[in-house]
Amino acid sequence: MNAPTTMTFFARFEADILSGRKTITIRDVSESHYVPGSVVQVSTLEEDRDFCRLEILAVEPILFQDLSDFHARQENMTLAELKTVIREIYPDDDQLYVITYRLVG
Ligand SMILES: CC(=O)Nc1cc[nH]c(=O)n1
Repeated sequence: MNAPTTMTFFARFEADILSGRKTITIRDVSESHYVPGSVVQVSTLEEDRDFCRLEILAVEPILFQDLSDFHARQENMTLAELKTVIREIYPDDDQLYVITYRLVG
């Protein structure tokens, strides 16, 4: 499988990503095939508007039940907020993936 070269985020996350307050994203298996060291073009899901590029630093499996305050802080949320958001996006998935990234020029 080729490494994905794009990633989408809901527009409401854009400011947190650009400011460095949000440094991870938690995805299901269908969006887990990012490759550390690769750079992806990032756009909004709603309008397909490019807004930054990210270098993928790590992709690590995580179970929903193991999400912690550490992950919540990296998402700029409380743990309760994070669990609610993840359950809204992925209602049936317990196996998830933490994708760590950094902003690149
Ligand atoms: C578009 C989309 O699925 N966005 C997501 C999903 C999970 N976490 C996140 O930061 N963004």
